[in-house]
Amino acid sequence: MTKQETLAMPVGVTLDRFIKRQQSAMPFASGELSQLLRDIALAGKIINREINRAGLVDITGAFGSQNVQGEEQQKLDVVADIRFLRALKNGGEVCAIITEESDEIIYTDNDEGKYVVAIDPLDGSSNIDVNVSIGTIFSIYRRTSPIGTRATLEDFMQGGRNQVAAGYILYGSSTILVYTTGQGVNAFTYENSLGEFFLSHKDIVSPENGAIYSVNEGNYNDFVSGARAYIVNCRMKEYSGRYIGSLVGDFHRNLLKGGIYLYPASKKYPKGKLRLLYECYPLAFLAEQAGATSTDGYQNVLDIEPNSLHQRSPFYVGAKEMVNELLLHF
Ligand SMILES: O=P(O)(O)OC[C@H]1O[C@](O)(COP(=O)(O)O)[C@@H](O)[C@@H]1O
Ligand SMILES: [Mg+2]
Ligand SMILES: [Mg+2]
Repeated sequence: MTKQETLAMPVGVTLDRFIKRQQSAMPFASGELSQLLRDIALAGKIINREINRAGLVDITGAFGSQNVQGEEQQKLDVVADIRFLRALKNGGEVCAIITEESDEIIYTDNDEGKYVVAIDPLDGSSNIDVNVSIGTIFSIYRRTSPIGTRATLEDFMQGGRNQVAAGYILYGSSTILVYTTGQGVNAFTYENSLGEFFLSHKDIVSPENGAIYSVNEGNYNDFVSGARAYIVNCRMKEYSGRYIGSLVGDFHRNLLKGGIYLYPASKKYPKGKLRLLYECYPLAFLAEQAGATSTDGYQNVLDIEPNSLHQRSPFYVGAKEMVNELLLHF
């Protein structure tokens, strides 16, 4: 679909209709990816409802177990995980899934599925109980293993540039689904009363430069020197410090307004904190599609070689000129 055709698309078109039109513009599309995106949107609607009423029902607080990262799981982490796994399993297009909340690959018992999905069911877990924006992040690959066989680790080790789609859902003052299939970035706002996502931001282009930096300055002393030097530069230039503590929320603001998000390597996280397959790759793909960029300090995040399911990476993502300025310090 050309930019002109996308721009001609009236704001307010439903997600479903937009997906249909995008599909008809892709000659070889057979509809499975479209259906998979709808399945993710459906699970997002259910999680949106759970989040909105979280304080009224007993789904706040810790779940009482740890995930593979050694992090305390929140009840909503587990609820979101269950809901997305169920939607992806029931959909029929997915043969295997990895999620932040499970150590190993989850097989869907549908070896005919063409796609594998990497997902962060609930991003910004530390903000769940305090009513601050949280999100979901997803990344989709077409499998490389033969259809009809069990998916393999290699299906998930294809690298950031082989994602066929990626996106996030931001549960904030409004709920918004943002995704790309490699033809630009579009955002859909959820209309609660109609139960529908409507196109609200079409063909998002991120500003080349910005004056917002998002980093947990409390860890400043622990950060690698290049990051510390860049943060000093931001202070000198009197950029605005904005840090929600939910990657999706900080990324979304900076995508629209121009800014940079930093989660450097540190003594606590020598390889960075964020997970390559279901946090860094998908947001790096979206950034690239919107004219922004990302790095780990040495290479574009999309070019980092994957080697394990829950691999971590330093992550710097945002306006092109700000990321280039950061790289001067590495
Ligand atoms: O509390 P910190 O160390 O600043 O980390 C906050 C970052 O960690 C995260 O919460 C990690 O994601 P999860 O909540 O999915 O584990 C990001 O959303 C956020 O940007
Ligand atoms: Mg996360
Ligand atoms: Mg998470």
